[in-house]
Order: sequence, then structure tokens, then C-alpha cells
Amino acid sequence: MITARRMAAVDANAAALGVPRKQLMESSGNAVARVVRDVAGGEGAEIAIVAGRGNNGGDAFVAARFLDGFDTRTYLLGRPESVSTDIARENYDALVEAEYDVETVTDSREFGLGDPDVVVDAMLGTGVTGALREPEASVAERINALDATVVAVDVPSGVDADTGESEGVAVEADHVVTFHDEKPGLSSLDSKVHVADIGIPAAAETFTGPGDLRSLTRDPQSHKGDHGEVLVVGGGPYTGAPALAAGSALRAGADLVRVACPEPVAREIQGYSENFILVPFEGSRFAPDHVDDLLGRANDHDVVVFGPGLGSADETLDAVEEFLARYDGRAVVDADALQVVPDVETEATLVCTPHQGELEKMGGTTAEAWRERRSLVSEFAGDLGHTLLVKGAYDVVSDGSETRVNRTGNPGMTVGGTGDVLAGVTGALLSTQDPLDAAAIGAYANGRAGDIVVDERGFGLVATDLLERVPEALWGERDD
Ligand SMILES: NC(=O)C1=CN([C@@H]2O[C@H](COP(=O)(O)OP(=O)(O)OC[C@H]3O[C@@H](n4cnc5c(N)ncnc54)[C@H](O)[C@@H]3O)[C@@H](O)[C@H]2O)[C@H](O)CC1
Ligand SMILES: [K+]
Repeated sequence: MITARRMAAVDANAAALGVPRKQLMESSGNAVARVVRDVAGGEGAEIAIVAGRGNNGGDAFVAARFLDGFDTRTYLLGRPESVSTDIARENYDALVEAEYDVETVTDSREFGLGDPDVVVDAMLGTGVTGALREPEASVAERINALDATVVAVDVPSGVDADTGESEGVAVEADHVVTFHDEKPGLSSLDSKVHVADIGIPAAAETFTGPGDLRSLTRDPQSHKGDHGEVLVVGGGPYTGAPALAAGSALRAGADLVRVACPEPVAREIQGYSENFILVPFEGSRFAPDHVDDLLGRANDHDVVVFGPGLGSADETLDAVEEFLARYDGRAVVDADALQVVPDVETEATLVCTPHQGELEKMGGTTAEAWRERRSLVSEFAGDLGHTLLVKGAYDVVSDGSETRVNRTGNPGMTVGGTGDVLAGVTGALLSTQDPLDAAAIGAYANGRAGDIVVDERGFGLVATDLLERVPEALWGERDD
């Protein structure tokens, strides 16, 4: 099962892996034609292809080329100039050039579909927003009134592939040829669903890629706070770690970042940067006495990043345990705080970011080969009931039901502090993304930032270099 949003990400990842969308379109069109052949009842059958101006229409232009021998006519709803993508337009032009029977429909009132045996509905696919507009709405009604067998491309036009719902009229299809994987909304329809393999490499789904960054949108109308308020809880024996996590959360786009830390740590951090808002607590380390106050504060934030530099004193770990038991918001848990997670019952939504050693301390197991590690991490995440981001040469991210593997990053990143950067980035992302996406994008961007630094200067990077490249890694030029 795959949502339209995830499908778009996987599609972009496939392109980055060297399988561009036009190639997928060729497979999609071919798959549609195969189903049409099966339902048409022999050559000579009359087939009407009704194509819209997006890539859904593009699939149908390809299908027409695979239907030689049938009496096929293709209708484009609109002028050729209105075809909205290059690849759909190229496939349209190819039909015209090869003298296929193609008509443009500019006045739908005069559009007569005749009495075909099969209608291919390729007006709209996953690009639909809201109710069908004209001319698509009245053409859908006309298709529904015919006796023909209706084969819809990807999704019946007007239907939302994620929900199966339509806001107005929608095509009623006998068959739907959908691509790559089942879509959540199709099972509720009265159509026979055919899932066609269109040659998207499994790696486009398994591995994070530039497509995963597509969910990072910024609404021009956004206000302060829309992109997250993050509370970093850390510091004690270490002072750099919470500062790195906080700085990274800001670089990853959080609007406000506060650092809750012991007073002496706060004094030191203040000297690092004027961008930090500090909320010091008494004493030299986090302890159970601080939990009440901290819970109040945490509830005013979207996400808490727990762990950088906290240390592992017994009273600190007790305090972490008590905090998590009483907290029901979102949190990234890193470093020493990780070890209490398996023992605590919490309503909180956690993204845990252990390296392999920390994973073992949590009770998880690891393996050398990433495929094996992927299954182990997935199983352990399922047992924990939280999302895991297990760091390594290949990072494994899983919530127990979905698992992604991240390949960005390099051996230069074994230096101290890179984990704190990852925790901060993931914390900022967790305020706008679901936990699996936040962890996957966090791992991808953190590694990419490291790759940018090493490409430029070679090894010898330090964590602050990485932090500075986080914006570029998240929003810089994308090759999708
Ligand atoms: N990997 C894949 O998923 C592949 C999918 N393919 C096919 O591509 C379509 C999605 O294509 P896209 O261009 O994004 O969108 P559509 O063709 O569905 O429609 C865009 C088109 O429609 C207009 N529009 C939007 N809403 C409405 C409305 N309510 N009424 C009228 N018109 C509307 C919008 O303005 C655009 O012009 C997917 O379904 C697959 O069929 C690839 O070919 C292969 C890879
Ligand atoms: K369609």
C-alpha cells in the first residue's frame, strides 16, 4: 500500500537512481494496454482513449502505441500547448508524428465519444485536487453513461487515491490499472484493481533519497511558530552537545529553540551564540527535582530533544525516566537517555537515535549486513512501540511497520558531536513531519551535510562544519 505523497517521493528517488519518469511512463502505458487487450475481446474492438493534460494522460498516449491492431482513437481534452508536462507532451507528439488517430477536444459540448467497446479513462490521476472541473466533469458523466468497459489509468478520474472519495462526479471504472503498489483508496471502489510493476527499483523505496525531502514545504503565509518550537534538554557533564543540538534544530528550520540545562552549562552556552534561549535549572545536572517544571515547559513546545550531554548519573536517569512516564508529547531521545526507554511506559511519541552500542544497551541486537540489520531494527522498533534511527554506515530507520535505510554520510563523520547535530535536526523535523519521515529526512540531511563538507575540504570535519551545511542539505539544489 502506498499513498500518493509517498509515491511522488519514490518516483523522485527512482529518477535519482537513474530511472527517470519518462521510462516509468513507458511501462505504465504498456501495462494499461495489456489490460485493455485482455478486456477488449479480440483485435478489431473499438477503443476510445480519453486523456487529460497531465502525466495521467501521458500514460495513455503511450498505451495507444501498444494497441496497434485495435480500432483506437485518442482524445486529448485541451490544446496540445496545454499539456502540462514535457514527458506527456513528447508522448502526445509521438502519436501525432506517427499518424495515430488523435483528436483534440477544445469544445466538450461537441465531443461525441461514439459507441466504443472500451474506454480508457486517463483524464486525471493522482494530480487531482477537489471536484472535477469542466470539461472533465461532463466527460466523466458521458463515460459513465456508455455501455463500454471502462479501464481507468492509475485511479478513476475524480477519485482521491488515498481515500477512495470524490468531491463531485467521478468516473465509474470496471478496471483500474494502478502502478507500483496498491493505493489505500482503491479497495473501496467497485473496480477490479490491477497493480502493474513499472520498473521502479526497490531501492527507491528502501533507501532515502532526494524524493524524501519533498515533504519539506514552506507555506509563504506561515507565521512564527508554524515550523516548530523545540526544547533541548541536555548538558551537565558536557556543554557542547546541547549547544550543537540546539544550533542544528535552528538550522533545520525550527522557529524557536530553547535549551533547558544546568545553570553552569547555561552560562557557558550563552557565550557560544546569541541565537539560543536558555532556561537554566539549579544544580549541576538534571535530577528528579526538575521534572515538574520541565514538564510544564515541555508542553509549551512541539518537540523535546532529550539527551545531548546529560550524562548517566543515577539521579539523571531517574529523572529522565520520570519525565518520559509523565510526558505525552513528541520527543527525540539520544545518548545516555536512551537506556531508560525500554523500561518506561509512556504515552509520548519517541524517535530514538542510538548508535549500535547504544542499541545493544537498550536490549536490541545488530548485525553487520544492512539487510539483516534492517529486519532486526524493524522488529525491535515494533517491540518498543517507538521509532528507531539506528546510526551506522547505513542508518536504519523504522517504526516497526515501515523501514528505510539511509546511505548518505561518510567516515569523516565518526568525529564527536555529529550525533548531537542529527538529534537537533530530527527534533526540528519532528515538529512538522511524522516520526518516520522526520527520522529518515534527518538521517539523509545529516549525512548529506557531511558529504558536502568532505567533498569540499576532505576529512577532518568537526560537528560545527556539519551544522552549517544543514540548510543546504535540506533545501539546497535537488537533483529530482
Ligand atoms: N510513479 C508514478 O506514480 C508515475 C505516475 N505516472 C502517472 O502520473 C499521474 C500523475 O500525473 P500528474 O501530472 O501529477 O497529475 P494528473 O495527470 O493526475 O493531473 C494533473 C492535471 O490535472 C489538473 N487538475 C487537477 N485537479 C483538477 C480537477 N479537479 N479538475 C480538472 N483538472 C484538474 C491539473 O491542473 C493538471 O493539469 C499518475 O496518476 C500516473 O498516471 C507516470 O506516468 C508514471 C510514474
Ligand atoms: K484516470
